[in-house]
Amino acid sequence: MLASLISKLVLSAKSPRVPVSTVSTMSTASAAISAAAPSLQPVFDKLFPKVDELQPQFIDVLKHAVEIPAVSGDETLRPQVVKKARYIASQLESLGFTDIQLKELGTQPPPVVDPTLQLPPVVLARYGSDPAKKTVLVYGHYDVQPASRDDGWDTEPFELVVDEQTQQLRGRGSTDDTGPLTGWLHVVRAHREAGIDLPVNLLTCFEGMEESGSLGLEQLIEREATGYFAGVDAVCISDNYWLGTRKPVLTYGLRGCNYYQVSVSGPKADLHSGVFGGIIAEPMVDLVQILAGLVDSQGRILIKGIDEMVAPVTEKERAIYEKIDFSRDELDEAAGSHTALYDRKEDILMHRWRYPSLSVHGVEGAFAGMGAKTVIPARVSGKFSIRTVPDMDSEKLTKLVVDHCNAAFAKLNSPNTVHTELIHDGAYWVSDPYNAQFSAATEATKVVYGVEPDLTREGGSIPITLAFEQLLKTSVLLLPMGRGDDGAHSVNEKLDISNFINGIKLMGAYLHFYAASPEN
Ligand SMILES: NCC(=O)N[C@@H](Cc1c[nH]cn1)C(=O)O
Ligand SMILES: [Zn+2]
Ligand SMILES: [Zn+2]
Repeated sequence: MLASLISKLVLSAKSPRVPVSTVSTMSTASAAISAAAPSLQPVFDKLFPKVDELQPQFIDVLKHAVEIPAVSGDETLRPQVVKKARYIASQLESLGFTDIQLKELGTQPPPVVDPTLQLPPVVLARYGSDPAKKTVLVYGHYDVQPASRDDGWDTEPFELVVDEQTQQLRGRGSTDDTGPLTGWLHVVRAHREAGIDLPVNLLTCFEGMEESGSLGLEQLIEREATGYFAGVDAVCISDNYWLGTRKPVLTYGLRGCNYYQVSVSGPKADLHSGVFGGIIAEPMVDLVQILAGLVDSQGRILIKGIDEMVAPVTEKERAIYEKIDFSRDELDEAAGSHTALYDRKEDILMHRWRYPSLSVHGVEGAFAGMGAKTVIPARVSGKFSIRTVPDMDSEKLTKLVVDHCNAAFAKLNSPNTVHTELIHDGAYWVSDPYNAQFSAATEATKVVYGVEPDLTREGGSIPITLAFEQLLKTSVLLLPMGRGDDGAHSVNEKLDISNFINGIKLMGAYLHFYAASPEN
């Protein structure tokens, strides 16, 4: 019932950017996958204890990876991003992966301080090339969001802390996405050490720019679709989270993300506010007024024309939200506050998954330190992003945003200048959650966690997802490892040890069930 409901929803999506996958409801394929469970049990009886046994080694690899501050958004840290790529490549090599390549993507496009800055490499590797087996491409990203003690971390963000009391691994990238990325390596190691044949050929595509819009990756996929990626049957991404803290989920949708900066420029250099205050137009004063006109305190986007692009909610779609296991309390718990804009589960989920949102992230060039610096900043750039959903069109959206900022600035009658630009955009994605991959992952979840997973969409973005689906003509499965309260992008980011270890088992079991499927 739910299967056909979602299938119909997927089929009725009008967006030209959302692919209409081949929709299969409860099929012979999923029946065959369920039927494979008893014959796979002896494999899991060997594999899972090996994963448990290797826990200290798995944590050690994660520790070394987290120690490298691979912040893609900080140009000065680019050498560290490259160092982490090399670390991962060395791990792949020691596990017996072959054809390991660090694919260069050229220079980073503007806006960028150093126009010669090289994009970080994409780590490609393969494990097995048996034509009788299916080939699964696993994608992950080794770059991370910025983090510093000053933001409020209890411990050093780039030191992995194994918290014995909470049984959690704390550190930047633990859940997003270094933990899950290394999980794939651990799956291979556990198979090798347990003497189990990996049931599929595995390809890795690990990038270092995901947190900065996956620049350059789409072109690489296009180039390699008939090269390195030829013969890929399925793509699996572990780079999102359970909805809450208790129930595993499989994810069939993502919002997109259009990231903008609006810059206001005035004097040639920063000025003394005692000398120039009151007699010169201040860029920061103009900027805060522009930013204040983007969104209101109830989360309503104030840019005209956006609401009209959003696909309407149908009565059938409403039924989906009722069945999901989630509550406002869980949102409060994850946010660490009682500041939610909505009370009802349905409203919370719809505004996270299927409506756009606008967030104001920060201001480059403004005084942000401690103390009381009396400065008039000469040029300030406000950063904001809009999470996009079906049927929004990225180019049309950018025109609305730029026109809106220009009009808002014009009203200020300021002698300063304004410039609004798109920094990067990543497409939204909605898929069929009843294909062979999802069936395999459902069976794997039942084996590892003993429950049927909820089917969710994600409020965040993984910009390259749609490109994989379209360019490789495959289905994509999102198989999250961490929980909704992991604090990705926030302070004290963590991954529960149980999620790490069960997540590795889940990845392994999914590969076995998928291999047993008569369909791709
Ligand atoms: N785990 C996925 C994730 O965090 N994705 C980022 C992607 C992004 C887009 N623009 C900047 N980063 C997200 O913020 O959703
Ligand atoms: Zn991520
Ligand atoms: Zn992220």
